[in-house]
Amino acid sequence: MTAEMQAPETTYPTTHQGIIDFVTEVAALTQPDRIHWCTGSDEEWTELTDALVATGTFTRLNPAIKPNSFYAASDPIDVARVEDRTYICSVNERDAGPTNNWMAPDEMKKKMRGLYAGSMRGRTMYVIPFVMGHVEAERPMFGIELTDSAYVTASMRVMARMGTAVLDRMTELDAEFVPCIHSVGHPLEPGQADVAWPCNDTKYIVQFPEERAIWSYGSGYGGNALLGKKCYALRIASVMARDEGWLAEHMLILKLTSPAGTVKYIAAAFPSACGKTNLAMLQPTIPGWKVETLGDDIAWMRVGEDGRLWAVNPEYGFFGVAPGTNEHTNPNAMKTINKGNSVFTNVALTDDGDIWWEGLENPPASATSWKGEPWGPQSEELSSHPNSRYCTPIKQCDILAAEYDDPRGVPIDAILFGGRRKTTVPLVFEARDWTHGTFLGATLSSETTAAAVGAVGVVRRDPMAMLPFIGYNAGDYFGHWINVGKDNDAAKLPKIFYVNWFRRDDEGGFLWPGFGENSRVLKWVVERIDGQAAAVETPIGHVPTPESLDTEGLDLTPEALAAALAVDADEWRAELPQIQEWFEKFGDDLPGVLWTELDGLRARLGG
Ligand SMILES: Nc1nc2c(ncn2[C@@H]2O[C@H](COP(=O)(O)OP(=O)(O)OP(=O)(O)O)[C@@H](O)[C@H]2O)c(=O)[nH]1
Ligand SMILES: O=C([O-])CC(=O)C(=O)O
Ligand SMILES: [Mn+2]
Repeated sequence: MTAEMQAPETTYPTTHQGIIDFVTEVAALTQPDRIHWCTGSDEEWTELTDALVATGTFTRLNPAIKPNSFYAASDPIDVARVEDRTYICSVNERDAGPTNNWMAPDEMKKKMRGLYAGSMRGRTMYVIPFVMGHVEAERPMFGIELTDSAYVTASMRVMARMGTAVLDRMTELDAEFVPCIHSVGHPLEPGQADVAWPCNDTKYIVQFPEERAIWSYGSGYGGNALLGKKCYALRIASVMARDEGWLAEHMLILKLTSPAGTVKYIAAAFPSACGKTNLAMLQPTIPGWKVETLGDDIAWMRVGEDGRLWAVNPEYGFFGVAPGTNEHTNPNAMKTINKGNSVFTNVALTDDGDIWWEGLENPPASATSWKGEPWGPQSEELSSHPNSRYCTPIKQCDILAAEYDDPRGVPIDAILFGGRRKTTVPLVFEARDWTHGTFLGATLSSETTAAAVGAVGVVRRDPMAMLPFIGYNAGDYFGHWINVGKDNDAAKLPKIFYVNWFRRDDEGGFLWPGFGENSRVLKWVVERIDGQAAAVETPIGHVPTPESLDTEGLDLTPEALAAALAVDADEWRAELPQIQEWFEKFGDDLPGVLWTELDGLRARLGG
């Protein structure tokens, strides 16, 4: 940094020297016109959203339909996470492992300092003090995001606990925090007009695991820019969790109450756009069963003094996939967003100032597509990007479990892994034990979705649905999972299951109706835990007998059910070389017990 690079004037609403130094240093480098310390107040929200409307980033929705809510359309080059631009810059390359991009930290910092130099010119730098999880947690997990995006600042207010109360607590504790730098990489020269969605062709989403720091450049999209979410709560937190013996996972958390009043807590890991939000808010179709939500995307889990695995959702909002969400598939999400206070990105804007997307009821006669073009039901192009999102406060969810506000979280009874597979993987099966469950997680496979830039529908291994989010060597991550089972009383840990809502019939239709009907699978899961439901032992694990699954009132032929539950030895034998190849990637870093599990599977399949 050169001497003439001065930070703009600011008064510091904190005496926390680490925060003051961080803000001063980044402002001197990025040269914003102004610095704004976020309070998180309603007045600030109004000022921010008014300013976003004035610059054309936001369109205010019709207050009679969606109060205090906004529509945004991104640049078409900035619609999803960019996995090929995402780096784990550990000191040693080995520690990033074979599933992450890596560059030496010094080299990356040099490159990014070059990009950040003057990158906030003409803009405001927002200082966002935030906490992932509860500010009253035993050890609150603080962060400071510095961003030149008002859109990111508004979205962070929905997605994380932030503002003055958090900053005051950080000051009081002289707390450690994760420093997060974000710039859209679109400085404005004097007199230069802004664009509705500033971003840059060059993008870097970078985690420094040893330093616990995050540097992001060039994108305004959620997973790349709301740095408390994937970058902190998964990539950096997974490293902390490895060092401290806990788990940071891409999982929803739900509370399931049976007609008899028995409560079970379930966590589930499915890859991006594979059904976490939908399951988290599920409306059971079986009488007397109740689901309440704790989280839809991220779970932090620690073994408690009682030996059970306790989970909290570190987030404060939902950043949900819009297309496919409707009154049938996810009525609770619809109710949540209809209360307003939400941001909708890359959906369609209707002529009466509401939003619409593919799969929503009542298509409008005419609308504006996410690309800003006239759209009607006869249009060939989609109205909304497949990864269009709603961003809405979790507190508005009618079925939010009261335990959400408990910093201790909830004790998890079952973990579900799942992916999107047209073939091979049955509707549900149970792992034999924790190590086998870890094997199922480590070999999880799924067809790629629009949540990341790249081809859609390609089967890839996505271990624990964490492929893009493990902040260190995935071989070590598998070892960490194995150790959680070894170091604790396995009988008290959750039972592990694997699900697939996406198996298809010969005509390409879904074999299983999914959504609310998935409550039938959850019922089987808790009955297995309580030793009540029957299962057949197969080479891959315990699969429900057709009778053990509650299908009362379900419009499903016995043939379709059998096909949904089938374990086809040939299909599974075809998986073996793929799993072998996947494991070989990790060389000596793969825990030997996972090879033992693969050998066992091969032997049980007879080949
Ligand atoms: N067929 C079928 N589709 C489903 C089911 N559950 C969810 N989907 C579809 O899967 C897509 C993504 O679902 P979400 O629940 O938003 O996925 P997610 O895992 O929360 O995604 P991220 O927010 O990206 O992590 C939507 O288009 C849903 O309609 C199901 O049970 N059956
Ligand atoms: O990261 C995002 O922007 C959205 C998300 O939850 C995911 O992709 O899993
Ligand atoms: Mn997600």
